[in-house]
Amino acid sequence: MKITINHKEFERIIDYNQIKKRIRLIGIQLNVTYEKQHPVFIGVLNGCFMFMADLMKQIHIANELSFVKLSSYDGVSQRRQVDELIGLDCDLADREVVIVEDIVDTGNSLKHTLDLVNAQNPASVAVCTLLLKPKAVNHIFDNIAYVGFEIDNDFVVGYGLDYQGMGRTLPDIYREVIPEK
Ligand SMILES: O=P(O)(O)OC[C@H]1O[C@H](OP(=O)(O)OP(=O)(O)O)[C@H](O)[C@@H]1O
Ligand code: HPA
Repeated sequence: MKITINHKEFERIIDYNQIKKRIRLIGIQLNVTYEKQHPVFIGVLNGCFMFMADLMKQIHIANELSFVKLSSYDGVSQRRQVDELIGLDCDLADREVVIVEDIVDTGNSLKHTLDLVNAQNPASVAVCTLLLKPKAVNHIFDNIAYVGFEIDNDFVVGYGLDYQGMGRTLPDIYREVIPEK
């Protein structure tokens, strides 16, 4: 299925049923790993809002959650700087922390979030991302423990992810179709 957003064409690559199934499995893993603990889930806004909402419905252990809001992208072109629009508002010292991202692309946002979190001396930090672009990541991360789907280096929209502010509320995920020359 194809859609057009602001004159750009996208084709569906992952439907919401697949996303829900994957989230159920990740939820089981998290419930087991943190069974006797009390983790803090830190969502990275805006993109994580749908994933965080669906994921947290699968978490049945004691937990707390909070959000940071970062901005690093303008349309499909990457800006160098990661802007922190809303910072951390909780004390993470000695806490088990799970960072929740919609996508790890270059990894710049995740690096920024990890620096913020690690500055508070948590007991542990794990990363849970719905999407990972292994071919695009610019950093070495050793704690991306939960990945929904590994995808190619295509620009994607839907399920929280936007193109020029549009497409975030689509339940499925679409990738950009590059027109043939
Ligand atoms: O790995 P990276 O290359 O840093 O890209 C990943 C980040 O980019 C997007 O956020 P964005 O900064 O576009 O803000 P948004 O969540 O408000 O869309 C996405 O939600 C991730 O947080
Ligand atoms: O592929 C993407 N789509 C939307 N937002 C993003 N932020 C990083 N990568 C992407």
